[in-house]
Amino acid sequence: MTQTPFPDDFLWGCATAAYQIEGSPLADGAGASIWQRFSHDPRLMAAKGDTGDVACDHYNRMADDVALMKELGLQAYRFSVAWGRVLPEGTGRVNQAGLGFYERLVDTLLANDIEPLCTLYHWDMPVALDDRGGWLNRDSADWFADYGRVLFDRLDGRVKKWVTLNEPWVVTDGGYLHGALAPGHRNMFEAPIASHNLMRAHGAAVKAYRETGKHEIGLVVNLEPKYAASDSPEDQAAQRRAEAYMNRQYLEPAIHGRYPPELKEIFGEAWPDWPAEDFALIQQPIDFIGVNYYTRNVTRADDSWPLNAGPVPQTQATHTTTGWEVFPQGLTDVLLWVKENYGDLPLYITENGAAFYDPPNAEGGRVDDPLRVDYLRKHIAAIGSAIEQGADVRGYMLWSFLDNLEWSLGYSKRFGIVHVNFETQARTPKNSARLYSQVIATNAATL
Ligand SMILES: N#[N+]C[C@@H]1[C@@H](O)[C@H](O)[C@@H](O)[C@@H]2O[C@H]12
Repeated sequence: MTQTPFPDDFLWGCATAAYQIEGSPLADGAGASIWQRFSHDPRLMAAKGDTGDVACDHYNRMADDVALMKELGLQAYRFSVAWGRVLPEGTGRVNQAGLGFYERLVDTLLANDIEPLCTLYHWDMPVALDDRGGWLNRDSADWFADYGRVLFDRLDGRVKKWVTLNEPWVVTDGGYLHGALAPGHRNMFEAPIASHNLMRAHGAAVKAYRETGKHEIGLVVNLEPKYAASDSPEDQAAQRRAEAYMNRQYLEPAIHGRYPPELKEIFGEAWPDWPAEDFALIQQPIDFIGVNYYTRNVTRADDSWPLNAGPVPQTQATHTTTGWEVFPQGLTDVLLWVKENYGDLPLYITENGAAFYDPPNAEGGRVDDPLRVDYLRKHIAAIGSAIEQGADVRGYMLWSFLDNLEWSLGYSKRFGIVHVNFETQARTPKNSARLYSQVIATNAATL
């Protein structure tokens, strides 16, 4: 076994999201979200009947869950706020009971020496705003900034690391282009508009934070490194399109105030001429980039829509139950890619983890998950390698603390290091949780 020590102040934690774990989505005056609407619509929800009505019942079990985080030795916890709990209509009236839940969560974390990292938007826009056009309405930037101000005013100082958006690519590719995620649109003309307004909202929220905020705020993007299948001009061009569409579409405007040229090639007449002043708003300086990494893509030219670029199946590799290749080197590569293309901003791995088959019930209080243990060992070592090569990685938020609602895939895809029996709500740390506790205690990767 070799040990790779991490920097002394490296932050080890776990990540979750409101709609995936909380349950009680309409409790105490909360307003419904687009995921409440989507998950209850059997025409849209792939895992029919799997809704967020109960999930992990975290809304009622928060104190016990934080105590378990403490027992596992977590130093940080990345959570998201359900916008509709705080602003039931999305704007205007503040629901103090909803805001109070998050204040209690933050105070309970701090009382257990766990640093809160707060994500403003993890996909659950209030239906009241979706009914006004949602991310297709340019007013969404102001709605989002006003929502941010409510949280900044109440929690900044106790929360010192803020995230505006979680994975804007998934929000638009899933929610507006392919329709697999809420709000379930399939419209090539809508996707770029939603993307652009999400980034305007990101900029507006960062600008609002700078009015009073005294700590850090950043953006979380999912990055999937694209490796050209061959040196052929067709595959090289396909790799560039795929990289531009997923990996550059949000970092380019946020950091460089522009879009990659391939996006106009991909969307054609569906790609608007954006107002120049929008980029000044989007390009607000941020304090860190959050990277969500799960897998890579070996990319070749094909006739798939809309990229004409698709994956070459890596049949020889280990895959997760979500069909993703296990490829730890991709995490090292993508962290160095961010450094090369977007400079020396501090980086956090804000999500990394895997769904493998776990039994629905923990037998005798034990869940052995060797594939997840191996996945975590190798990916944590991959971060160490990136740090040794100069990437300024400051922390790792493992996805996820609990088995939870994997969006349209439902509860069958289990990402947690803590097993949840969804019939009894019993929590059982898996062997991967015990491994993670050792990593945190030693502050080192062991392979
Ligand atoms: N799928 N998958 C797991 C995980 C999802 O559960 C998170 O909510 C997203 O931020 C991101 O997609 C990653």
